[in-house]
Amino acid sequence: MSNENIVWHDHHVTKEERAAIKTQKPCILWFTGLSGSGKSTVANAVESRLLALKKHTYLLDGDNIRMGLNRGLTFSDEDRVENIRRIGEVSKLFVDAGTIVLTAFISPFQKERDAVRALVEKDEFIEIFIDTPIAVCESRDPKGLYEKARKGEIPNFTGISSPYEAPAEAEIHVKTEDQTIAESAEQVIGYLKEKGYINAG
Ligand SMILES: Nc1ncnc2c1ncn2[C@@H]1O[C@H](COP(=O)(O)OS(=O)(=O)O)[C@@H](OP(=O)(O)O)[C@H]1O
Ligand SMILES: Nc1ncnc2c1ncn2[C@@H]1O[C@H](COP(=O)(O)OP(=O)(O)O)[C@@H](O)[C@H]1O
Repeated sequence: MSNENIVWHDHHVTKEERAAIKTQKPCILWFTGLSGSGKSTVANAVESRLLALKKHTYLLDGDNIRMGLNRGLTFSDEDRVENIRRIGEVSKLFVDAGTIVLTAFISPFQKERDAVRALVEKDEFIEIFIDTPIAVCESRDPKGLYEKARKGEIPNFTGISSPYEAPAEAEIHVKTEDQTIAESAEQVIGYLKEKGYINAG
């Protein structure tokens, strides 16, 4: 389909003005890691901390988005790429709205994570590697998916029959096997304060 008759409209109210009344610097907190690594758990804990600090947030979470916006996408490499592309575009809109967006998707490919990074301004994308060894994820198995995948009941399961590319240079590296959920959340909040996304007070 041609885009030749579509014209970009500039808005009167800017991202900076929207962010300013929220007293925060908008960004994407991009959590990546294996299933069961703790992306969702830590992202929820961070969002609760931010809410307590009166910050404006929105959490986009894997399973929920696949039930709505991305319903019908499978776990083939091609569909995972499209999944992340759409989430990147939605995240960009939230950043434009002045929001601190938290995303919790496996997002197994570095190329797609880099593509989302390239969608927004420098410093608006914060990659958070939830680095939990697969053995620990498998022992947690909160949804019983590893058990099913080992039995061959789930094709293309990340870490077993589908690849996961660990981030080479994530801004934040969280090791959930060595720290509590609260400590991991504090690690992220500390980063946001130190870099001026939220006020340190
Ligand atoms: N084949 C396969 N591989 C990995 N994960 C699977 C699969 N099938 C279903 N699930 C469930 O889907 C959740 C991952 O969805 P995502 O959208 O985050 O995946 S991806 O970023 O497109 O790779 C994932 O959620 P999390 O456990 O929260 O990561 C699983 O619950
Ligand atoms: N230190 C920890 N950090 C994060 N999650 C932990 C930790 N210890 C145990 N867990 C448990 O591990 C599971 C992680 O699941 P979840 O957050 O859904 O992972 P993901 O979103 O990456 O699939 C949860 O049941 C959580 O309670």
